[in-house]
Parts: sequence; C-alpha cells; structure tokens
Amino acid sequence: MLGRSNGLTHYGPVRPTSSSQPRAFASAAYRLVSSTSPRHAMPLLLHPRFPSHAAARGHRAAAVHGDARVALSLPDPPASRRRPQTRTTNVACRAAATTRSRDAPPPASAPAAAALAKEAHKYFDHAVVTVRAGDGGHGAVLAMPASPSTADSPKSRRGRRSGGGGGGSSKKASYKRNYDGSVALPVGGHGGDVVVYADEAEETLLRFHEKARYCAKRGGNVGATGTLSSRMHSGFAGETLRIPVPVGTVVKRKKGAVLADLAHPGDEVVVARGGQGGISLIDVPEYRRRKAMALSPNIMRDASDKVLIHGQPGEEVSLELILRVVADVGLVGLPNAGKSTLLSAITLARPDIADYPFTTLMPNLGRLGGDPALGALQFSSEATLADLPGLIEGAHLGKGLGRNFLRHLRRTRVIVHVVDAAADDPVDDYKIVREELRMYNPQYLERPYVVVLNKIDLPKAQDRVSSLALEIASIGCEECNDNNNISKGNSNVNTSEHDISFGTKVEGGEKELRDYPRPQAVVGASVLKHIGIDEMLKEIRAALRKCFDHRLPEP
Ligand SMILES: Nc1nc2c(ncn2[C@@H]2O[C@H](COP(=O)(O)OP(=O)(O)OP(=O)(O)O)[C@@H](O)[C@H]2O)c(=O)[nH]1
Repeated sequence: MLGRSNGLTHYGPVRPTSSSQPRAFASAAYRLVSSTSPRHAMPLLLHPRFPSHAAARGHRAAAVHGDARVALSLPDPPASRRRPQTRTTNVACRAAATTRSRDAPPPASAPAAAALAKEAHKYFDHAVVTVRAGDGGHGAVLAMPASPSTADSPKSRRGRRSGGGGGGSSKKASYKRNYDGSVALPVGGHGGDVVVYADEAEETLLRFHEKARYCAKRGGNVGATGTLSSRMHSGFAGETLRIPVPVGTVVKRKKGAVLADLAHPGDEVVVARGGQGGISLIDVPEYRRRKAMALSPNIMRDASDKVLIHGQPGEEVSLELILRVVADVGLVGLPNAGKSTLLSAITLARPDIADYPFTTLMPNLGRLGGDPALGALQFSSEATLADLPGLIEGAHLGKGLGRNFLRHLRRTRVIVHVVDAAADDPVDDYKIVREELRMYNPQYLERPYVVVLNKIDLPKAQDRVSSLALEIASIGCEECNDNNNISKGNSNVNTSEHDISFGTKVEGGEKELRDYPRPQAVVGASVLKHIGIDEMLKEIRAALRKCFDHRLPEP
C-alpha cells in the first residue's frame, strides 16, 4: 500500500491489562502475494485458525491467582467428553474444525459447517457476534482484627512504632493503611475488557460464524472472608479478551453506531468494558463502631450494605463485523472478462481461472511491485490489487451478490475495469458495469480508472480494438478529469454502510455516465498471452502515482 502508517483507533482508553497478550502480527496480510516472495503466492482463501490458548491461560491464571473458586469451576472434562483432535484437508474442516483443544468452542453443526464451506463467499465478510466483558470480582465483609483494649489508647500509640495498625501492643500492625492513615480495604478485581483488533494474520470473518459469543474473564474475588489482615490482597483484574479480526474490518454495534474502522494493522477498539470490582466492608460490633468509623468509612451498618461488595456486571454488546478489503486497486468487470487472469499476470497471486462465469467468489489479493519511475520511493509505492467477483446487471440491487462485492471497492484508490474485447458488445458491457458502480455508489465513478480491453489475441477483438478504445475513451466528461477528483479516490473516511445514494443530483437532473470523468487510459491487452502488459502496467502506475501525489494526509 502506498506508504500507510500504523494507526490506533480507540473507542475509549485501553487500560493496561494484568497480563498483556502478545500481538500476533504475522507477515502475510490477507496472504498478500509479494512479488519478492513467491512462496506466499496464494489467493485470499480460508486458512486454519490459530489454536486459542485463552482458556488454558485462564486455568493457569486461576491457579496463580489462588482463586480457588474459579480454579475449581473449570475441571478437566472426562475423557469421554473430550473432542478428538481432528485435522482434515477439505475446506469444510478448515472453516469449521481447525485444531481444537478442549477449551475450543463447540463445532458448528454439520449442516452449518457444510454451508460455511460451500458458500463461504456469503459469509466471509460479515458476521454478528456477542461479546461480554468480565464481571467485577467480589469484595468481602471483614472483621477488624481483635486488639487488646489498650491497643487504641493514646498511651499504647505512643509506644508503638510508626506505620502501625490496630493490633495489640505486643503485636505489629495486622492490616494495611492508606497514606492518609485510613484502613486499606481490599477490593474485587476489575472484570476483563473486550478489545477487537486488526491482525494481519486474519483473512476472513468465517470463524465468527462458528463461534459467535465471546466472554472475557471476571475479576478475582477478595481472597478470603474473616478478619482483616495485612496479607489480604485485592482481587486480580480479569484478563482483557483480545479478539483478532482481519485488517479492514468495520466494527459497529448491531443496528447501531460505527465503533471503529480497523483499517491498519494493530488498530484496536475497546468494545465492552469489564465490571468494577466490589468493595470490602468492615463489620464491627456497635460499641466499637465509632472508633472504627474514624479509620474507614466502609463500615457495614445493616445487611443491605452487602450489595456493595458485589462486583458490577461486565458490559454485553452485540456487534456487527463488516470486512472491507484493503486494496489500492480494484479490478472490476463482467464475469469471464479476465480479471483473475490479469491479477495472475502481474502479481504472484494464483487465483482460480476457468472459462465459466463466477469462478471468483471471494476477493483475491495480489501485490504489485514498486513503481520504478519513482526511483528510491519505489519501495514505498507497492500496491495491493483486489480481484473482485464479476458484476452483472442489477448487481447494485444485490443480484449475484453484487452488493457484497461492490462494498469491497470502497477503500480502493484506483479502479481497473476489464472488458472482454471479443464479446458481442464490449461497449455495452462497459456501460453496464459503470452503471452498476454508479447505482451502488456514485463516488466510485469519480475515482481514476484504467480500462483494459482484454483478449485482443482473439481475431474478433483484434479488428476492432482501436475503434473500441476510441469509443470508450469518449464516454464521460472531459473537464471532469482534473486532479481534484483524484483526492476523493480513497474513501477510508466514509465508514457507513448506508451512505449509498442512488444517483447524484446535478443541476437539471440526475448525473449520468457522461457526467463522470473519462478513463485515464484505455489499453488493449491480452493478459493470457502477455500482450500489452507493460503498457497496461504503465497506465495503472500512472493512475496510482497521481493518487499518491494527491493523497489526503492520514487522519
Ligand atoms: N484468449 C484469451 N482468453 C483469456 C484472456 N484472459 C482471460 N482469458 C480466459 O477467459 C476465461 C475467464 O478468465 P478469468 O480470469 O477467470 O475471468 P474473470 O473475469 O476473473 O471471471 P469471474 O471469475 O467469473 O469474474 C478463462 O478461460 C481465461 O483463460 C486473454 O487475454 N485471451
């Protein structure tokens, strides 16, 4: 991508956690295919999920924290109930039954897993999950340590060393004090927050269809009840639950506001806050209450005060996760136009290619090497290309899942429109796709774009390629091709799914295709036979360079 910097989106401040979880920033973003690393050459597809060790950590944490109740509540399941560790090779299993440990979520039911595998394209970029932050740990009702009647007398205080407590004259302090001299009472641990973060190792949202509910750990209780002592500790804070999602995921409340657009690796957002821990109270007999109240305001007056020792419940929210592919260039066109072939011709991506429509059902990404024309800057000018599934007439209304595919163009800066020059009516095909883009989001038509007249190796196309190029190049408004439009190219800022207007009104009516900019270039090529590839690359890079020059500063 063009010189993107890592950003950090916060829905609220992230509290330091008791045990920080390492961020897994693996190198293969969406399995981007780098021109310098052929072994990573593969399209965006499902991949085995990394095994989760969260619950195992929970076991350990419980043991370390000495939280007997939590530790006891998680016994090892009997052998008969353990799920066998299976590893199979088909997509269904990769989507539904990756390496499972006993703490892994229950497997999706067989029909659901089959549907996921068979129709992954329907689910890979959208999911609804419920997350629950951890409850706060409980405080405790404690008695003041027994002290000889002389313990609190001025005489005994004089004889006592500094920093003392309320213990007997022969014993040292048996409880902690705050800086102001009041009794320090232990509190329940804060419940774990839930954080969603963008992780380059994640590719799709499919795993959220398997498991749609995530709960953070609760805070630890105050270790004991009984008598206040200096050895008592506050409950441990619950571990923050960090949920990785693919880079480019928009996180929003279900039927609510957008919380964050996790467009860069490492972006994160706190989606649910853990509950506050409960406080502890001192229970003293009536006749000692006045003295105790001088030491702490947390004196229990009657049984109803006990509610204060209960930890607060953690937040629970339903979230909608929407993945929008992060790519600089979007390849669009009718099915079978040759988009996947083009991607494989100029990057190391190896998408499925076949002579039937809708071979591509999920976006394939490839990495285009740096632009040599930029000299030393070429290494920061690498670009990501996204090969989108073919669009058909009515795509903007959802035909052929068109709306789902069109959404992935949102972050692109440049559009490469592939037209089959050997088709019956290439100009009409061109207009159909442009019209679909306009109907879905007119902003797409404002972006710089290059038209590739493909398949010129076929005799039918050879004869008419120049006339087709002239005709297509003349569709649109010449004056609109100024640089101002280019800066509108990247719509990262726009995160709403509902910002789609059907046609933009201009003076005297709705804007039509002729009112939008003309293509930056129309090139004839045969991506299969490697004809005209250099010319095509030159034009794509020129369009990218213009975006690079006119790029808006990162927010
Ligand atoms: N003769 C010729 N055939 C081509 C060329 N480019 C692609 N094809 C063929 O066209 C067919 C479709 O190519 P794809 O790359 O799968 O087309 P697509 O646009 O990705 O198709 P969808 O996945 O349906 O969107 C394949 O059989 C390709 O071999 C070309 O330049 N010349």
